[in-house]
Amino acid sequence: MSDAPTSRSLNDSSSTNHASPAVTVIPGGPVHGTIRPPGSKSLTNRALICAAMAEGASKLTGALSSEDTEVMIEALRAIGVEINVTDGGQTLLVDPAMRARCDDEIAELFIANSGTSIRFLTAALSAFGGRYRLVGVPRMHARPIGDLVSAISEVIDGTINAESTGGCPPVMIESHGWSGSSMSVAGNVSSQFLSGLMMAAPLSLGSQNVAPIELHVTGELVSRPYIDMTADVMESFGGRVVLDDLSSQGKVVIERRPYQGTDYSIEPDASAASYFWAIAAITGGEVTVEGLSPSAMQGDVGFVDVLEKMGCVVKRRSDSITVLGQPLHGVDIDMNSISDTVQTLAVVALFATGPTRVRGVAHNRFKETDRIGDLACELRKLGALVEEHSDGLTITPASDWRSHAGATLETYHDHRMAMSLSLAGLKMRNVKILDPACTSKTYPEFFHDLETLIGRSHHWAA
Ligand SMILES: O=C(O)C1=C[C@@H](OP(=O)(O)O)[C@@H](O)[C@H](O)C1
Ligand SMILES: C=C(OP(=O)(O)O)C(=O)O
Repeated sequence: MSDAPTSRSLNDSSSTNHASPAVTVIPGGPVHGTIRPPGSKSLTNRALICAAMAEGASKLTGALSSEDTEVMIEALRAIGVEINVTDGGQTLLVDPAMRARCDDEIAELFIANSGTSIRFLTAALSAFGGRYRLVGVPRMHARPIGDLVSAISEVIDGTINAESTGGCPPVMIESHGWSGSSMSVAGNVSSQFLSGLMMAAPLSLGSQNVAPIELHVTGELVSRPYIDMTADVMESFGGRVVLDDLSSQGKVVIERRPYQGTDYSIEPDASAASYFWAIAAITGGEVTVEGLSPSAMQGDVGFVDVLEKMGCVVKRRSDSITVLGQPLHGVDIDMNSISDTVQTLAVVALFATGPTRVRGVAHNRFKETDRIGDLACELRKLGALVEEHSDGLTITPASDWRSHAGATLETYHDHRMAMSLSLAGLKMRNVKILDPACTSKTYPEFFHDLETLIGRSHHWAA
């Protein structure tokens, strides 16, 4: 792989990107390799909630160690849950024996910009009871949570309030648990609201009412695979969930029964895997991701189906998926169910013949950044013609990308901007990524693993 792409630096060769203001990936030839990404953020944070609220201890293996899981762990420790972190953060021993409501002092919980953490904890703590204020970084205070607060307001014995304009965090909770057993929740902004309420339902045991909790979904439900994931994790911890026709404003019925501690194994992160499958597509190489298969719990494994539609060859096995890059053509694709891979696809689209239309992802505007408008801005710096739509974007690659001078790209504190846009450097020269450390949200070692996969010693650009 003497002509393999790599990233370059003028200063240290540390294996972390915390010190570097920028990274440049240098173009090269086809990339061939195998990789196992770190544990799934979504599964880790679900398992932490269920384990923390269970009867009995749990052992979580294959867990993710990143900012999003660290803020979840610290919040659960604040209510007395003992969480012993070993094996570099991949093994979590959770003992809820000393768990206790924060009834006296208001517990201030810092959530950074972790959507799963703040949505799941808002629901769980409102059902569990106590006094909590959940705060984040400025962007978190502009990410919507009002629909979740409204749903909880229908059942809470106490008060809950989203303090920022437009129903955004900080969230203030003063609760004696849930007294009601039925609520409506909107599904069109984020599936995390429904997921959070589902996982919280068994915690409302304190109320006299032991009837099952009914969650009525209003509007279109986005990111549906995450709801199936939530039900699956809940049942692994002894929960009982019925999903009733969610395709048309259905409902979810959850039995009020305590979670039971258990040993729980977490699969690698499929959203992270998308970057490595994309490397094969972009460079015409062959990349295998281990630990994931078409039967994985994460919907984002479906990203390989999109690459297949663009012309790639995909080999699906019981414990790995391989992508072989082939000449690419643009596609028209609804990515509502795999919205975290839109940025990955957008970069692959830069090297396809013909335009790519991404639809069904209006909700991507509310994530770590506006993942339609800001993404379009950075793609245009790479010469692409990009049309923005209310629900997505159309990307027409530059015909002369091979002679493009390159660009310095903003990442907006969005880990997925940094990880996806860096892949453009595999084919285009002088693509510099600012603030690479922002990958620490879900993948602190991304650029180290990228270097390892593309085969050169590790360097960083000044
Ligand atoms: O439930 C989850 O674990 C997630 C749901 C998705 O959010 P939306 O439902 O807002 O699309 C996704 O973007 C996020 O990374 C993780
Ligand atoms: C949107 C994301 O995460 P969250 O909503 O949990 O902040 C993400 O990881 O792309």
